[in-house]
Amino acid sequence: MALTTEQLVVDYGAGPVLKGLDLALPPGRFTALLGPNGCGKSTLLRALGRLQAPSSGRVCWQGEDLRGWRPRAYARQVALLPQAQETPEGIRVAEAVAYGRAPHTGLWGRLGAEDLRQVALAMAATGVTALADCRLTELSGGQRQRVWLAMTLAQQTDCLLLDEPTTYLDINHQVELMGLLGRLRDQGRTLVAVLHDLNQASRYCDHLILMRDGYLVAQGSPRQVLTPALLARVFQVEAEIHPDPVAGTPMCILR
Ligand SMILES: Nc1ncnc2c1ncn2[C@@H]1O[C@H](COP(=O)(O)OP(=O)(O)OP(=O)(O)O)[C@@H](O)[C@H]1O
Repeated sequence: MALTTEQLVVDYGAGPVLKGLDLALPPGRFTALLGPNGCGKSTLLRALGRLQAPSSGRVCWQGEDLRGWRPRAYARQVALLPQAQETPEGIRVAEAVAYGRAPHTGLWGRLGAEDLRQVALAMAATGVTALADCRLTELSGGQRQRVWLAMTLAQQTDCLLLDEPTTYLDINHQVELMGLLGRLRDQGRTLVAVLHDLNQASRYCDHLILMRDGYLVAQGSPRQVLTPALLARVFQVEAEIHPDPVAGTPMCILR
């Protein structure tokens, strides 16, 4: 298992938010982190991305505790797209995407031909090439989200951690983005995304992790996890599960 947690506890000071999680994220698969607001999904993703240190327990990449990984070496293997990004004044789209190359070039390093190629590929994949010279502060929320995603892709890592990547995106761009993530998974990358849309998770992801109140409640395939009993227990909703008429995956319909 590429990315694992052992008895992971994160406490911001007011009591544990993650309460001893033991997880093994399947490599080469697309995993969704699901659960109610405040249950600890973003905290888990940040701990996996080395942005949040464990209070106890550990997170390992390739069997080695993240504390043992040098930040640049880790950033060449695992990229994190956090939920909220600050938008620096004046910065233009192409420059922002190029920051994704920092683990490969060094922060003030010059971009080589391969770096420029990866930046161009990431901008094309996210549909922001035409915005290359625009200032980030002039963009809409959805356009900006696609630029941050391009920056994350330009990092060219084996593993991508994405916090609510479809937020701000219209349905067309949501479908494109989820399709793109699916293709990256098909190329062997490991993807982990916090998602709120259960049906989107069911259609595009192969492994679902259902959390509540800092605990793991269930994990497995969409068919194993999206059941009326588990959805009632975790979200307090009455749901029916029917096959999605287009994809055949389990589809959750609220009563
Ligand atoms: N930096 C922080 N300092 C203190 N408490 C925090 C911090 N970040 C998150 N928390 C708290 O930790 C708990 C879990 O938050 P987290 O953002 O991980 O949940 P989430 O499942 O991602 O929620 P949502 O679905 O609303 O995004 C919440 O009670 C939140 O208030």
